[in-house]
Parts: sequence; C-alpha cells; structure tokens
Amino acid sequence: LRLKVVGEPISGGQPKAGVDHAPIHLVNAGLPQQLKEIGWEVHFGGHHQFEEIETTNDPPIGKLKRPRLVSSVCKAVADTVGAHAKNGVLPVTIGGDHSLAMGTISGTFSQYPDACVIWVDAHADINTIETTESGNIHGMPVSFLLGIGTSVPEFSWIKPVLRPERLVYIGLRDLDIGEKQLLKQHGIKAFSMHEVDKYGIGQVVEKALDHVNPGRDRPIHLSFDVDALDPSVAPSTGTPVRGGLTFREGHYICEAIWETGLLIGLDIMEVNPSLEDQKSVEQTVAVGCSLIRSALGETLL
Ligand SMILES: N/C(=N\O)NCCC[NH3+]
Ligand SMILES: [Mn+2]
Ligand SMILES: [Mn+2]
Ligand SMILES: [Mn+2]
Repeated sequence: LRLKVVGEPISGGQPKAGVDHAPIHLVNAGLPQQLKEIGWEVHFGGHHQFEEIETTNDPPIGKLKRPRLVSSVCKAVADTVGAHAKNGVLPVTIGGDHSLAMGTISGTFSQYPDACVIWVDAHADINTIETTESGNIHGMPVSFLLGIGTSVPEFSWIKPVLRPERLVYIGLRDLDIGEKQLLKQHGIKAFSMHEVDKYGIGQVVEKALDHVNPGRDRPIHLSFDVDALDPSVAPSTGTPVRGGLTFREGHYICEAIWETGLLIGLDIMEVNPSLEDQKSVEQTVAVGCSLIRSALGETLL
C-alpha cells in the first residue's frame, strides 16, 4: 500500500491567513509515522511542499479574489495528484483551503474518469461567478468541476470531469441561496445535517453510496472539509458552523469509505492552525490526522 502525502499550503481561496500552515502542523503531529504504523509506505510529493507561493500582480477578476494564484496552484496540484494516481499511488492532499479540490479532483479523474465524489462539508462550495457573494474561490470549486456557470479564461484548464449524478454531499448546513438553486437545478444529491439526524450516519453513508456508486464498483474520491464537523470537534477552521457532525460521525464516514476498498483520492481541507488557542489548534490538527488514518484503514479493533 503506497500513498503520497501532498502538502498543499494554499490559502488564496479564502481570506484568513494560516490555513496554508496546516500541512506542516499535521506532519509535526506525527502523521507520517502514524500512517506507517498502519502499514502504509508514505512519501511526500506536491509542487508546493510547505513553500509560500506569492504572486504580486493578481487583481480580482469580477468578484473572484486571487484568481491567478489559486488557478496556478490548483493546476500544479492537478498535475501532481494525477501523476500519483497514474502510478497507482493514493494521493492524500492536506489543505489548504477547499479551492484545492479543483486540482485534486481534476487529478484523480484524469486517471479514474468513472469515479464519484463524496463531498463532506458544512458548505456546498458550488457558487459560480454569478452566484458568489464573497468572491472567495474556496466556495466555488464544485461549480468549476461540473462546468457550470460562465467560464473564466484563467480556469479554462479545468475540464468538466464531474457529472452531477457522480457527486453527493454529506453534512451540509450553511448554503447560499444561489447554491440551493444550483443543487435543485442540477439534481445533485445532498444529505444535510437534517438527514444525518433523521437516518443516522450509517444509513446516510449507505444511501449516499447507493446514489453515486450503486454497484460499489466505481473509484471514490473523498473530499473532506473539516468544518463538516461540529466546531466543538474541529474548532480551528475558517468558517465554522454550529450543529455539525460528531467526532464519531466524521470518522464513521471515513471508515465506511475505506471499507468499500474503492478509495482513490483523499482531501483533508480547511484546517487552519492560526485561528484559535493552542489547545484548540492541537485538537483540530489531531482530528485531521485521525480522519486520515480512518480513511486509510485504521480500525477500532
Ligand atoms: N469552508 C467554506 N466552504 O467549504 N467556506 C466557503 C463557503 C461559503 N459559502
Ligand atoms: Mn504555523
Ligand atoms: Mn469546503
Ligand atoms: Mn466548509
């Protein structure tokens, strides 16, 4: 079992500094050794291994903020993740903000065009340039991957590799009005926190997989935004929203997806080690590490 940890310290998709430091914090918390202890051969990849990437001249395009930085980093991530996937290695991308998923999913789908995406998040991240209110691109990656909304030349490298019927959300509870309309318009399946309460996480994961992977034969890309978890569980993140997944619900999702044997791409996004007190940061970093371990086969027994 070989995996590549791709540390991607991008923070350009959102305004709060610090999210680019998450990879080094998870590594310093012992993630590589933890993964080796559950049988993985761990390597580091990534064009932007813990470097800062600065672009001076990057004025907004319409409302889009830091568009050239975000596009260039995501393109590099797509190439890196795609190369790992082609080499039969599992890319584990540590964000960084969720705009990175434009790169990671473009990368894994270049090798697994028949794959599906399970997007675990408080947010849908599906705003188009027409619907975005903030212009922060971490609220938009899904629209680019679906190829919906007016195209932006700087992002023309992103092909519409993701089809609506291959995408399912778990954990939603904070959608912009434009996003709710887009989900309906494109018939995209979503299990909000209401469904998690109603059915329980076991049934939600089963229903989510039945929707995007009825034959349990399609590769799965899991894109996990730690703000899907309740802020009491993962406090140090940029856009916390109350009423989120419990520690166990978050880990159950990861365990259940590992159990399918179909995981081909993993993102753990939006850990920001600069937002809270030391204890809250350590708690959030530790949750990031344990979610990765659960998604990569660490069992309770
Ligand atoms: N964490 C975020 N997305 O997952 N923030 C942006 C969403 C705002 N609509
Ligand atoms: Mn730091
Ligand atoms: Mn997100
Ligand atoms: Mn989010």
